[in-house]
Amino acid sequence: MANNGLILEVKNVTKSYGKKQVLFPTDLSIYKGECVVFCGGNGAGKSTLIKLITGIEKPSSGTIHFHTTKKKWFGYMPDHMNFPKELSPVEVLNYYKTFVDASFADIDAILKKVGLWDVRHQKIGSFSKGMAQRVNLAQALLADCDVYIFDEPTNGLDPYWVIEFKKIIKELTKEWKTVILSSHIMRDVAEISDRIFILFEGQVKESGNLQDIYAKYNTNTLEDVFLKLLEKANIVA
Ligand SMILES: Nc1ncnc2c1ncn2[C@@H]1O[C@H](COP(=O)(O)OP(=O)(O)OP(=O)(O)O)[C@@H](O)[C@H]1O
Repeated sequence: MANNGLILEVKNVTKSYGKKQVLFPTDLSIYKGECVVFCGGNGAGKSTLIKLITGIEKPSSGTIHFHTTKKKWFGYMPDHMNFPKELSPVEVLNYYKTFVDASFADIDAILKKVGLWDVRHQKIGSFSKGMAQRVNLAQALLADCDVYIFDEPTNGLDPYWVIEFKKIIKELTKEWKTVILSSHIMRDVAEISDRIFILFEGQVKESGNLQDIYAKYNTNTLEDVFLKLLEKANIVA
């Protein structure tokens, strides 16, 4: 396989807003078919890193390169999305369809997958937070891409939909798609990840396979790893 399956390279990337540096030099190599999770507390830099990867924000230095031949490089689910309240899920997806190679059958399949089939003609303004979040998920899944990027995807989802979301991730990686996601709710995503990057104050403080990280910190929860990293940084006693 070309590039040994390398699909995304982040090289020496930094980000500052004015004088405030929010991301310190970061290198990542992400491969085909893996699920990579960016974890960390509030303000750690997860969304910043995702915005840089998606091109929404420009890095202050460094380079980001996708190795994909697909027309659309990635599907993206932002951390929140304000869809026009008057539109229905079908109308939203028909709009997105104009930008990607998707069919009406694809739209139907995705609406069923995210559990919005029965309400596909209802106005999004009448939806709960979790239902609106599933419209957001649906638009990200619409394009056929090599990479899917989800920023805090489980926000607002109830336990049933967190489980369903994990199934969707598994299906994607089984199809050799790469999934990159961020979460501060570590338990949600730990078990589906192939590799985890733990960010702290704009730096990747730990990374690797979950079991290796657990072994290193002599624990079996990511929350515990996170607390130990905080202790190391003298944030808590
Ligand atoms: N547009 C901006 N201007 C100035 N500072 C910003 C901007 N966007 C983010 N920041 C700062 O960058 C830091 C990292 O923010 P980021 O949103 O990436 O964190 P996060 O890990 O996603 O946090 P959360 O879990 O709370 O969403 C924070 O200190 C934040 O205040």
